[in-house]
Amino acid sequence: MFRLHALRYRYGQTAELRFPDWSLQQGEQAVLRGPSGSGKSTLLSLLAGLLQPQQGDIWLAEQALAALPPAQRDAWRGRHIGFIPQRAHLLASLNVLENLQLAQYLARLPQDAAQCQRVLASLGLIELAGRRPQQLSQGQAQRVAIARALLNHPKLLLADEPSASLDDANTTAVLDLLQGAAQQAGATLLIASHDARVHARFDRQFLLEARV
Ligand SMILES: Nc1ncnc2c1ncn2[C@@H]1O[C@H](COP(=O)(O)OP(=O)(O)OP(=O)(O)O)[C@@H](O)[C@H]1O
Repeated sequence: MFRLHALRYRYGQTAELRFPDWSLQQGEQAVLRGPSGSGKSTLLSLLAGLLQPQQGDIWLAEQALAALPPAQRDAWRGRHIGFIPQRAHLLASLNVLENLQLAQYLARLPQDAAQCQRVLASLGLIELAGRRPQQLSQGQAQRVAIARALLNHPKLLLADEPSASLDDANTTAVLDLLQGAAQQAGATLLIASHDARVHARFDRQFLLEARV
């Protein structure tokens, strides 16, 4: 599903981040590990096409990401990638359903309230549809972010520290949801995490070294 080759990234004048060559097949699930500052979030942003590497290549579904002009890269991301950021970033003035519709609009997908409701229902979240973000617990907001990431039937699901600041019960529930939804959709799943509770659930582990 994706392949990394000789990938490097540098923010401004800071030391270079070097990523090992690595690949995941369609439908595989893996965790991205490494100490703080080793580049986990950076690698997710590179995979999502939000950052452009100075060196090396990323192939996503046999498409070389760097070969796409920016507008096509954005469209590709909207069509094929589901990104679950560490914080849900839901718009406070909109309810959950409207937040999902906004995500459809931003991804240039047809705005389809029924489809948003179907995704919420499939994840057991339909009772949250009318709630505002401030009426959600952190675990619920994280589940809504997962629903939002599934709207475009992504080939690749990327999640950044989905268990950060969740208790054990919520961590289990969020990971069950994420892994179950990815499996059902046949999507590839990569989770960046330094949480041992998350590591324990994955056979495939991608390790980044501390930056020197
Ligand atoms: N916008 C930025 N400008 C400059 N340096 C940055 C920027 N974003 C990240 N970095 C640096 O790049 C390195 C990798 O950061 P990144 O957030 O990818 O690591 P991480 O493994 O996800 O860390 P954590 O586990 O703490 O979230 C760090 O040294 C960080 O300080």
